[in-house]
This record gives sequence, structure tokens and C-alpha cells, in this order.
Amino acid sequence: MNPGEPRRSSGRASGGASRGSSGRAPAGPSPRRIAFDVVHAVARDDAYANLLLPTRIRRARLTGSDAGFATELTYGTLRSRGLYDAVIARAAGRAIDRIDPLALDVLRLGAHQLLGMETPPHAAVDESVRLARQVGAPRAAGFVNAVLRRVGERSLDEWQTLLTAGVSSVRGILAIRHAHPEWVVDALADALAAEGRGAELDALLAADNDPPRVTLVALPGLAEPLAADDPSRTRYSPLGVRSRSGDPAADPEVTSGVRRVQDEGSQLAALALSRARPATPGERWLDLCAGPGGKAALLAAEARAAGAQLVANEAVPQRAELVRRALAPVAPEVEVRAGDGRTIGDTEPGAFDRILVDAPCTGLGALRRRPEARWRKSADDVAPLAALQRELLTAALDAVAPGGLVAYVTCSPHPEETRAVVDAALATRADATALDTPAILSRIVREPLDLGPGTAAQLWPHRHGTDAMFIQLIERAAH
Ligand SMILES: C[S@@+](CC[C@H](N)C(=O)[O-])C[C@H]1O[C@@H](n2cnc3c(N)ncnc32)[C@H](O)[C@@H]1O
Repeated sequence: MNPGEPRRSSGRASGGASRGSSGRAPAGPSPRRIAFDVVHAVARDDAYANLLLPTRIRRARLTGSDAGFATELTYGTLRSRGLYDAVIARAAGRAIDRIDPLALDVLRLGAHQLLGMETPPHAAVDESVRLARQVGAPRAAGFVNAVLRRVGERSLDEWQTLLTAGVSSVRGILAIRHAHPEWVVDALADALAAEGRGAELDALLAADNDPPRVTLVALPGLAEPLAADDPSRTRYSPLGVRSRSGDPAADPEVTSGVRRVQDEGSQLAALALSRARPATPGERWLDLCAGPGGKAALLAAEARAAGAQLVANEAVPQRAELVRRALAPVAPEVEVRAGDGRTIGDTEPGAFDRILVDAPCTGLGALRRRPEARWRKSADDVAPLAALQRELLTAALDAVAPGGLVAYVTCSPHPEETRAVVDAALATRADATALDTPAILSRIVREPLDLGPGTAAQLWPHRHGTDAMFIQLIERAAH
């Protein structure tokens, strides 16, 4: 999980030149160069910014305002990439696929400094020209200079007004205003409308652009219990706490593994299953799609407290290894397997009392913590994912014992990945019933959760401050 992103910074500290905020010339790459390398690796190699950037910042020994500048420049550019591409295409008078990829990434970074940060325009332009030369696009330096000067002639608001001038649909306008692909806006709008909250689309899209604060889970039975009046506790999860410093690595309980960085929505998804009803000692629990092991760690702690046994399964061997590493310091007794979860119903029918299906999904519910994610997936990804989700849920319903529980969870609110998957799976099974998940959660949470109608719990960043997790508990009939 991403250890959080800083809130929007002015970028003034490093905005005037490529020197560090201390005034000395930095020994390693400048914040702008680091931002370029990460943005370019995301575009060229499908790299993950939240994994690459912290390593690059550490290696370059950037700290304080320089690290903040590099982070805001990288994440802000990636988050609004589609919007900046539209601006750049207008300013350049050509489609972005007709711009040299190195120059394009320099332009994207320049556009964010001009439109999304408070970098003085001359610094944004001059430093971008210098960057173009540095990264191997010296012949594009004049072009970068000319395009960015045109970009800087308008404010962000003026550019958005220009770009939305010919757009008639509300969703199309919101897509430009909040820098989301239109298919994502459609999916989010449909999900909100399904629970009668269509008017909240603007607020949801705005929340996607607001990086979340770092939330930790205190593993029960392992971490120091949270005091009832601890002001850093989160609103809903009984195990959630806000990182005071914003730097979890500075917390000794995090280094020892008994506190983990985990969104409150993910905590509630795991707890919905483990606390739906009291567990009987000896129960067998399964985390079917466990990599990289965030929810498995919480389930392992819950299982141990209840006298249950957890098995964690993950299809991708490298990710199964991450699960092993996540569990090693706190729950070495958990069996971790690398296998295709779709076969579990055949190989171990009726073998488990509780199963978590935290299915692979588009991740549209976690856009605020993964800056580039919204531009990485396309509408074409949804159908194959939904087919896989249906197979995994069906396998889980076969592998759960009569009377047992399955939690179907996604970090996406896309209707095709959530309600449609549950409806399709239940339509073919007389032996499975959707439980009233909001009612069950209401007995677990610290403060009442305002959830929409129906048997599923859909969390929302703009309403609950969590990722948009979807949680549906399903019970298999006793006989
Ligand atoms: C949403 S992630 C799970 C996150 C995890 N539960 C956590 O909290 O850290 C979905 C996982 O399912 C895995 N996966 C994909 N296809 C699978 C399959 N057929 N069987 C089991 N796992 C699968 C993916 O590799 C990915 O690690």
C-alpha cells in the first residue's frame, strides 16, 4: 500500500531554480530530474510511481522541501496527466502522439508547475527547457519553451473553460474539471446513482484528487490496544489510527509489524468477515486473493484471537512471497499458498468456514492513493476482470462449508465489478444468500456508517474518508 502522499504544496521551495532549498547545488539529481525519471518510467515501462518515487528520493538524499517538491510534481503531474495532455495538444497545435515522448513528459511536468503549483512561470519554463536538454531532447528545447509559454498564458480554470466549451454532457465537463477519464466518470456516476446519490459525483471526483492521510491498523492481540479516548483513532474501524507524524517508518510498532499502513475501508472489509459473528475455535478461514498480504495480516491476528486457522492463497508466486513476508513477523503459523483461486471449489469443496474474496479489480475506488492509476486502465479491462471475479466468487461459494461465510470485496465501486458479480453468482445458487452487510458492519464500527440501501456496503472517499471499498457478505445455507 502507498504510505500516503503529501497534500498539495506550493512548490515554491524548489520552484525558482534547480538548486535545493538550502541554496547549495545538490550533489545528486535535482527534484525535477527525479520527477521526470518517475513520470517517464510510468509512461514508458508502466512503472508504479508510489514504489519508484520514494526509492529515488531516498537515493538522491532529498529531504524537506526538495522531497516535497519532487513528490508534488510527480504525483500531481501523473494525477492530471490526461488534462495536461489536452492542454499541451491545444498549445502545441498537434496531437500528443506526434510529440517526442521525452519532450512530452517534460511538457507535462512544466504544465503542472504552471497550472497546478505556484511555481513562478519563468522558473517553470526555464527549468523545463534545461530539463529537456538534460534528458536527451535538446532539439526539442525551443518547442518546449514555445509550448509552455502558451500554456502559461491561461490559468487552469481558463484552460478548463476552453476545453469544456464544446462539451455538452455534465459527465464530460466533470471529467475535464477533475482530470478523470470519461469512462471512469461514467462508472462512478452509475455506482452513485444506484444508491440514489447521483448528486454527489462532483464531491467524489474532487475527493479522488485529495491524497489521503496515512491510516494504520493496530493488529489485535499484537499491537498496544488503542485507548478509547486516543484522539488519533479513526472514525469507523475499531483498530484504526492516524499516523501522527505522517511517517509510519518512524513508529517502532510499524517497524516491528504489529501496526500496518492500511486504509480504514480495507480494515472494515476484513473485520466484516472476521467479526460478522463469533468464531468457534478450530474454524478454518481462507484469504483467497491475499497478495500482498494487507488484509491477511489483519485476518491472521483475528484468527489467532478466535482460535481459528488461516490459509492465505495468492495466484502470483512473487506476490505470495510478499504475503509470506507480511505474515512472518506476526503470524508465521499461517499457511501461504501460491495457486489459482478459481480451482479451490474443486480441490477443497466445503473445506472453509469463512472465505475472503478480495478480488483483483480496476482499483477505481483507490484513485486518490495511486496517482497514475486512472490513466492506466481502460474500459476494456472491466469485462475480463468481471469474468475472473465471478469465477473466484463461485469457487469460494463451493469451497465454503454449509453455514459458512464468504466476503466478496473489491476496491472498486464499478457496478460491473460489484453488484453485477454478486447478482450473477447468486442467480445460479439456491444455497447462497446475500446477508445485510450494513447491519453487520453497524455492530462492528465505532461510529454509525451512513451506507446506501441494499445488502452490500459501499464505502466512499467523499462520504467516509475511506477508499471506495465494496463489501458483500454471503452465507451458504446450512444444508
Ligand atoms: C485486490 S488484490 C488483494 C489485496 C490483498 N487482499 C491485500 O489486502 O493486500 C487481488 C489479488 O488477487 C490476485 N489474483 C489474481 N487472480 C487470482 C486468482 N485467479 N487466484 C488467486 N489470486 C488471484 C492478484 O495477484 C492480487 O494480488
